[in-house]
Amino acid sequence: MIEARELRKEYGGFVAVEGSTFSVDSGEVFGVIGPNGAGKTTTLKMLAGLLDPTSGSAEVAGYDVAETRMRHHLGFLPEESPLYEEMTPISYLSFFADLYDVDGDVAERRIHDTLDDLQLEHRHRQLGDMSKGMKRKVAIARSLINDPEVLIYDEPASGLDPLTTNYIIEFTERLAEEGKTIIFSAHNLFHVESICDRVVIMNEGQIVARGDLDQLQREYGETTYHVYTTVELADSVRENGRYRSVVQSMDAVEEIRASAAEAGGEVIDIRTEESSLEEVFLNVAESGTGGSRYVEGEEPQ
Ligand SMILES: Nc1ncnc2c1ncn2[C@@H]1O[C@H](COP(=O)(O)OP(=O)(O)OP(=O)(O)O)[C@@H](O)[C@H]1O
Repeated sequence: MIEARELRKEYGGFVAVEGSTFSVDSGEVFGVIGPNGAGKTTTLKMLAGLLDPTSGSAEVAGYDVAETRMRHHLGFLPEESPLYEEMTPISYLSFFADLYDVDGDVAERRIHDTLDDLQLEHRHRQLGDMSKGMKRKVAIARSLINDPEVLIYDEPASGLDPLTTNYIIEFTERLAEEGKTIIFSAHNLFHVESICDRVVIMNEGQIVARGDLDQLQREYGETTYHVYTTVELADSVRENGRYRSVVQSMDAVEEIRASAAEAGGEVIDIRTEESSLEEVFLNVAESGTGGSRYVEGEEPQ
């Protein structure tokens, strides 16, 4: 449903995105994560046909992103979405429905249904008088006005309070369940973890890791073992009448077993803990890409 092939974007001699190749299947929720400046927004804007790639190509819903017809199949939510402050949600959304040639009755029903789903009150209040969370919901409703198959959301819930953030993430999840294909960028890895089927991790303009969360966990994560013994060992902590040692490998667990036996005790429980996506992300980001982001000969003096 989304295909990115060797996307590259240069600004002057600076390479914002390079070699970006991935595909997103129909009905999938796909996360693009990475630190500030990694190239997430640039990638999403190229997919949305808002930024011409320096090289490479992309398709959305079977159309090259350079084709204007593609836009009828796409809902794009930019990171910052300035709205017309003097309009109300209803007049604003009706305006966009007109732009997309959505039939009057269909548009009216869709606007009301979407605002109901988003639990947006005060539909006749001016947008300028609304909270940030309410404005974000209106921007999301706008992205759905043409009932697109594909949604590209840039940081859909950034800068919002935890309740609204949760609401928007759950809403996004429901859209996927209804069959929309969604690609979104995020900083809040907890939410990515909860709703994404697959992710790419970007750093310094390049994709440095990809896969579903299990794959990333296996490749970049760590397993921590909490080993409980009946006797005190070096570096163990007393907890509810038993002793807990924390180690990172099964070999170390076996060493604890041997030490416990030597001290006349035994291992009574072992609990494992996998790295969160946050930790995986930090491991990947720390490894860096190591290359220059400048085109050869264009490095700043
Ligand atoms: N119009 C532009 N001109 C020059 N450089 C730009 C331009 N737009 C983006 N960049 C640079 O390209 C790099 C990637 O920017 P981009 O906005 O895609 O990153 P991002 O991963 O979305 O970051 P953030 O999480 O901060 O939004 C950054 O170093 C940025 O400064």
